[in-house]
Amino acid sequence: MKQASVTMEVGSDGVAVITFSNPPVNALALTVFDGFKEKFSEAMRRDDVKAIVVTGNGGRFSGGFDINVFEMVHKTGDISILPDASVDIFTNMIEDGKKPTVAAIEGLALGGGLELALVCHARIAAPRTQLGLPELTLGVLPGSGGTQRLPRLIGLPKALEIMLLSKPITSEEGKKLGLIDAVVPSDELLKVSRQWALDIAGRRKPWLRSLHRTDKLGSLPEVHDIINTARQQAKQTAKNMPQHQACLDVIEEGIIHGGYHGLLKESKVFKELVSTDTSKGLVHAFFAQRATTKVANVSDIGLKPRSIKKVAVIGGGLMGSGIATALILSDIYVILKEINSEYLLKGIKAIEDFAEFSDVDMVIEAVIENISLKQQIFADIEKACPPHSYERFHFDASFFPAHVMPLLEIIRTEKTSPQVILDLMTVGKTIKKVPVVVGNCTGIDQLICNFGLPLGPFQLQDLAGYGVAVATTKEFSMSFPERTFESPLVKLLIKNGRNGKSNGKGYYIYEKGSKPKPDPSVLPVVEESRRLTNIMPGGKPISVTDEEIVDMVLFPVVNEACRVLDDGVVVRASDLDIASVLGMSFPSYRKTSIEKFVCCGSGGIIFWADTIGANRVYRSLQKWSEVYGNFFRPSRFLEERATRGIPLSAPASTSSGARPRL
Ligand SMILES: C[C@H](O)CC(=O)SCCNC(=O)CCNC(=O)[C@H](O)C(C)(C)COP(=O)(O)OP(=O)(O)OC[C@H]1O[C@@H](n2cnc3c(N)ncnc32)[C@H](O)[C@@H]1OP(=O)(O)O
Repeated sequence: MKQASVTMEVGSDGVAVITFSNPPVNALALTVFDGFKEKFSEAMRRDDVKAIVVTGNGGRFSGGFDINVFEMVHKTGDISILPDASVDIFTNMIEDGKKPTVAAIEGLALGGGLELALVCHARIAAPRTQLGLPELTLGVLPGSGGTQRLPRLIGLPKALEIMLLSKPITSEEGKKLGLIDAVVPSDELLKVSRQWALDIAGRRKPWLRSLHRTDKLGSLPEVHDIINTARQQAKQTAKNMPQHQACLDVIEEGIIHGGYHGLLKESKVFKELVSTDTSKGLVHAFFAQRATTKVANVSDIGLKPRSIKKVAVIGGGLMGSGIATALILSDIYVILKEINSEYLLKGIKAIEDFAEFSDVDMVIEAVIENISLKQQIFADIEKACPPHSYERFHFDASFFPAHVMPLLEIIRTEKTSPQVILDLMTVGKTIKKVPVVVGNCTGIDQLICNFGLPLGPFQLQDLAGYGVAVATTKEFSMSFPERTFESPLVKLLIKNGRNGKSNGKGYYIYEKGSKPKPDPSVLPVVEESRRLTNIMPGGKPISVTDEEIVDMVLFPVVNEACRVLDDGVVVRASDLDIASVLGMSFPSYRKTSIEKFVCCGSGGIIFWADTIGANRVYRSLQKWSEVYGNFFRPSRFLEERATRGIPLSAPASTSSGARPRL
């Protein structure tokens, strides 16, 4: 379990080193602020402390204010949970404090992390440290004095670039700009910072308060010009994003009326922005993007990614060269094999000369969609490459150009090992993509097909057309409002020009002559639907096993079947079994992992439910209904049968509570 803490160690030199720790990026959580305030007050009080150094644990200064708190504000609507760090802690306590403070920065200082460094009286950084104010990407603005202090330290044009484009700089660049006082090797960071702090205390180095500086701001007419130009640009590049214009207003206010005034306006506007729909959407996207790396049975089983240093890309067309570019830009050694176009056209089997492939860690195939050619290439690379190296990324044409587009689809088949998925996710992240692991036929569909149904729910919906889904949802929500879950997904799909198989675009892409392929460009629509329904616990997609997915799809069917029995719509449970086999194509036999294609007694929906036990179905539904709502609420019939240990298929007379049949 990750634990946030703040520690203080006072050396015999009279320097108190305050270290905050909140792995993995030392986010400034509420408890960190509390701990920091406490240690800082102690350092100020103690006579044996002459100066202070603040630093982050584990080689990373800080990734900024804890974004989970924004999420909490979005859920509760209570902005009072935001700490008033900007004035109370940062300005009054540190910047205006009676003892000098130096920031010892390593790895990264982003958002509130950099803002904390800006209030210190000097900043010492390790090489290649990332410095930035990316708050606008979360729909807010640099809210702990960043809008005021950064322009004062490095001048307005560069500060605007860093804030409006959310573009970090390195410590080396920061040194040239005057943001960083010295760049020193990591192992000297604390030593130099301590000495620097003592030098300020002894007046051997200047004691500078960033907020009081004006030397880099330029004249007022210059400021107006720069801000107005930036406003025009933001109107075009960040349409519908209130935070860009708000950020410019706050910066301007501080330059015209003074830094402290700017700070107060910054705090006020920050609170307004954090409550906007823009911020809600962007914060959700931040966590949703990170959730893509949490893959059940891959990221949670203690595997470590293998090192990928050398990659072979087969196919030097637009896609292949884009992939190669993405890899090279991330310092991965690439061998690019280009096949002769004449050979390609003739479908000739292989790329010649695989000699250099003998020590590659990964091979990426990016040739044209020609199955026999691909098969031949795979046969050849198996001979030429080390066994650990055959992997396949999917750079879909819709992600073109590959070195620019952020999404990377990793297709997981039944045979792909968790280690391979993890390696691919890691390389994906290294080349600055958002890797999304998908099943070979969208996960749920594949699992339901494996269970024995002919189509999964998504492909079935594509095939039936979305009109059916809209009409049945309407009908159900009118008749059974208490248990119908109205997902906005289908309507969103239609709004996005998807009608399923009828127009070739649904959850899958349908092209003449080829099998339906899962369409990754549907993911943003799914994401939007998730955002609107807002039912994910903690706002994050849940992680479930394959078995649970099947249960979550089929147990509600059992539940509905129980209602049908309870209402006397059908007389015998076996009638429902036959109806499910003939009408739903529910498998009459089941393929099990132990014995292939053995009749293990599915026999129909109720028969199957009895073989796995009414109690298990009941308990699962009960658990899910508590977390996800009434859609899963077990029916009266199921509850009674499960708790009394009576099979669902037993005649009505066995169950004393069942309603009398008409
Ligand atoms: C008042 C202030 O002005 C307001 C603010 O400071 S707002 C915050 C501003 N800071 C940011 O926007 C930085 C956001 N973070 C990032 O860009 C990246 O996480 C990073 C560059 C710091 C690190 O990247 P990387 O090493 O690839 O790790 P990444 O996978 O993104 O994050 C690791 C974990 O830290 C979490 N994390 C990162 N930054 C966080 C933050 N500021 N708050 C809370 N959690 C954070 C991620 O959610 C992720 O959690 P998980 O492991 O449970 O999924």
